[in-house]
Amino acid sequence: MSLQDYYSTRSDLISQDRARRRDNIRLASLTEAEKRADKVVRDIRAAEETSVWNSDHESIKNIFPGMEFLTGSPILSTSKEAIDATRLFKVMTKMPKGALLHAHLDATADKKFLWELALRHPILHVRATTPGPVSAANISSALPEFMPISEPQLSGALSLTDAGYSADKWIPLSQAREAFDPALGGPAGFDKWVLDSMVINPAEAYGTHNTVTKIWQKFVTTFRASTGLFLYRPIYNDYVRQFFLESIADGISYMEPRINFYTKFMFDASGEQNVPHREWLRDFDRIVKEIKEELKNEGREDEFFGAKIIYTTVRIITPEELQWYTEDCIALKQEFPHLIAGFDVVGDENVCRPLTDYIAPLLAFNARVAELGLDLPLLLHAGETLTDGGKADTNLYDALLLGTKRIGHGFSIVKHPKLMDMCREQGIALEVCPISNEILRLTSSMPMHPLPIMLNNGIPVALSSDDPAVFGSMGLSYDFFQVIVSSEVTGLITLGQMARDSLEFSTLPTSEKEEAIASWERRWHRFVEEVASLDPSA
Ligand SMILES: O=c1[nH]cnc2c1ncn2[C@@H]1O[C@H](CO)[C@@H](O)[C@H]1O
Repeated sequence: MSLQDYYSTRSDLISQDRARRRDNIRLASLTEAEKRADKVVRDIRAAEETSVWNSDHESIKNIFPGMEFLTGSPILSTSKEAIDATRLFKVMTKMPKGALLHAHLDATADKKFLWELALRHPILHVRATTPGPVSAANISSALPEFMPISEPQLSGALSLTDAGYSADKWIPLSQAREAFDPALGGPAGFDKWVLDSMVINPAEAYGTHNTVTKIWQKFVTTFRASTGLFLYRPIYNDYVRQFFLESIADGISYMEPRINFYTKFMFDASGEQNVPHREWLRDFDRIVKEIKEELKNEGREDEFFGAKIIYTTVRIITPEELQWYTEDCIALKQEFPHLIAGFDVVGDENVCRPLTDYIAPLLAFNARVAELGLDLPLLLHAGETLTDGGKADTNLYDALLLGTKRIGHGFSIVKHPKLMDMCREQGIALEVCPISNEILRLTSSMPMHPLPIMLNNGIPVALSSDDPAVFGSMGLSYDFFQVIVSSEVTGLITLGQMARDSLEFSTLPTSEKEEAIASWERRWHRFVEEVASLDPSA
């Protein structure tokens, strides 16, 4: 074989190997600006691979592109801070991301923002889950919980750290904060304790809780700590608004957040727990409209197409209880057809009930939806696991048999060639959450993530952030960054394909989808021109 023949056969083999990829068509018809922009990004990435990620500094060990997102070291306080300082990340922040299709609303807006909001509401009370006072010995495992209470509480103790504090006694938040034991840092120590309880810290992810099972034990407590704040209507309103503004600022133009409707009533401004789900939707709807109007007035209507809600409850309930939620979801869809995107059940798949427990109510849901002629698909989590054949892994069979329109995570689908074929052939997109998967210990770092297998098998992928407020990965830029630095095949064009696919596989009705995609294409071409004009060596 001549060298020329060898290299031609070699390039044919590579093309065949990549023949199923969805970015092929885009790659085959690149504009000049796209070619230049792709090259600029590859050059910046290559330069930073040495200048940022391959430091010879003695105190830094194991630094590499796509490394653990929360990792710290003596001179690099976190991987995230190193990412913030890169040119590649700045490019990512400017990229139009399309839709955010997988995020749990109560874990989306910045926790510091949430905490600042909380401190403005004197009605809020706090308690600790410890049997007695919070102390140096138990503070790392003690959880704060919050509730708006209008009647002054006489707990007998001034603060959570008083010797007389006993379990579950509510104390006004500002008082508890001011009187927090100076030995534990006083008010600043209180703030730190609360904020640490609502996020995952590197020492937990990579040390004390370094398995899927253990990190989930910590993860669920972050929701337990924040839920009393999130479910207070005035905070919920400001929070939802902040989620939109932060997302739009990061280039996300449409969102389908999941809202957890497990709790049936939210607390109203006066502390009564009487706000039904339909009011949560009305608030959400009003805020979407207000922001659209504001952006329109600024000539920025291309930046935001609105948002819909994926109705969720948690996989701890009985099949009978699930029926209440499916009926609630259908009633809400009938009242707010433009607001409800679909239905899902959430929670740690390795621990919670498998989908097989819910087949009857979910089949009944599908039948009722069809009978009523509603556009209300299942959008199920499945395969968020390391198991091979465990209940979380086999949830993938049920999600597909139940007709899920997309799969939340689908991390373990790469073990199932037939299921990957089904996704490709039927256009079932995966909502892939890279940083979530790494922090929740499904992958040690990004280069081990199965995303390239999914892409090479031609499955549509929408990159998603899952719980960015818990992971400190606000917006989508960090997830896009971790993906692009962890593959030599993936460049700007592959990211563009995933961004476009996030709109393509959203639940927007056809005409709105076309409009959203056309607007995304306009922004994409402006972005590409800008990147193409950068000097990679500057
Ligand atoms: O990655 C995930 N997989 C499954 N469930 C999740 C994930 N992230 C958050 N939640 C669940 O969503 C609810 C809050 O809205 C919580 O129940 C949390 O456990």
